[in-house]
Amino acid sequence: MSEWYPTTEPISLPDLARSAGDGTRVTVIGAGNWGTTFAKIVADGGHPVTLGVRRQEHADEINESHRNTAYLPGINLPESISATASLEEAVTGADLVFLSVPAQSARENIEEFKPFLGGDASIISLMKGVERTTGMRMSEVISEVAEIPYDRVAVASGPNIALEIAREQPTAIVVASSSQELAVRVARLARNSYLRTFVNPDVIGTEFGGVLKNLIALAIGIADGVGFGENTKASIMTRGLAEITDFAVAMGAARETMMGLAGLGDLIATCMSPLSRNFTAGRLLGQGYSYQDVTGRMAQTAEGLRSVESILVIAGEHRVPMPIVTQIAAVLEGRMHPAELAPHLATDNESGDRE
Ligand SMILES: NC(=O)C1=CN([C@@H]2O[C@H](COP(=O)(O)OP(=O)(O)OC[C@H]3O[C@@H](n4cnc5c(N)ncnc54)[C@H](O)[C@@H]3O)[C@@H](O)[C@H]2O)C=CC1
Ligand SMILES: O=C(CO)COP(=O)(O)O
Repeated sequence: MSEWYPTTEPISLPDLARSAGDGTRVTVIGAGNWGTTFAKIVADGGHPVTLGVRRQEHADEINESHRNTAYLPGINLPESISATASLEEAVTGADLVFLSVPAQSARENIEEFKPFLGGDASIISLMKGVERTTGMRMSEVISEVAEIPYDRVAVASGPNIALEIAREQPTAIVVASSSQELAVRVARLARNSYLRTFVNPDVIGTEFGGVLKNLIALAIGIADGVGFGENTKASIMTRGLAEITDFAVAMGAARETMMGLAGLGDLIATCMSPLSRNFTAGRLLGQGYSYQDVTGRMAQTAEGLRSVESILVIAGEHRVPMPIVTQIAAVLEGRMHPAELAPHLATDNESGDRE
């Protein structure tokens, strides 16, 4: 068993070779890109998974062909994933419920499955957005709506581009909870030969890392769409990391978390991957498409688009300057030409041009 360090650098669990193997009943709600991949992660680690989907034909495809062609083309799913279009069937009797729907629909989803949630069940957020209407983190929404104590909530985040993981390319993930017991329990389940799992007590940092890197990936996509090269993107990533770290720390995160897998690690993956939906949305903006065009063209969830406004409101309340995110908002609202985003990097630092 690993120790539970009160500090922040994600902690490796080298002895995770011991399987959870305790009959824990696992459900994943949301059979999109990430929910389906996460179900595969757990199933490949040796645990059967129930996958809650929205449409019956989708459940039929997963159960009969072991495929989810709409979200994971070319991927064969383990037979130990069983899909159901009934939330009651998915959630009744589950010990751990992983939630992987768009952040803006988390509240309504939880309300729908809450009646079936067992008295000891825990819920783990796989989502990387904040609720637009309240600015709440997903772990807060879960605890409030499901009416379960915060120590029965966990979050998982890190450099986790779903399709790469579905192809079994190795990566790492961080599980955070205010309960060490829950974090370790989840970490034991969410691991296999291609996924190394770490635990971290810093829920705020782990969660905000995932939300905030999406915004910087939007900016990198915009720069790419405009045609700027690697120097520009490196400048945005580096200044972006400083900016989102300041924000997260002001919100109570540990700085080290933002330098770990859930911060820097995920920032790199999302900014560099053409598979990233946030990068892709940004690139379309950089190519001159409007916000409405971009949302219309995106078949999958790009959380960053819906988080910009809330993050800026929270930043304003905490007096954290966010020049890059402010400029993304201006591009989204059509107030700034995408090509203007990068030059402003060097001029919006109120303390002069000191890094
Ligand atoms: N795809 C990825 O590589 C990763 C995604 N995430 C996060 O996971 C969450 C889910 O993302 P994805 O699975 O990628 O999204 P997606 O767009 O691929 O799938 C969303 C899923 O949620 C379902 N859903 C349930 N209620 C819905 C509603 N009311 N409106 C729309 N869809 C609804 C959809 O049917 C679909 O199965 C997001 O917060 C994302 O940031 C986190 C890590 C990796
Ligand atoms: O969170 C992710 C990788 O860790 C996925 O990023 P996108 O939502 O931009 O595809």
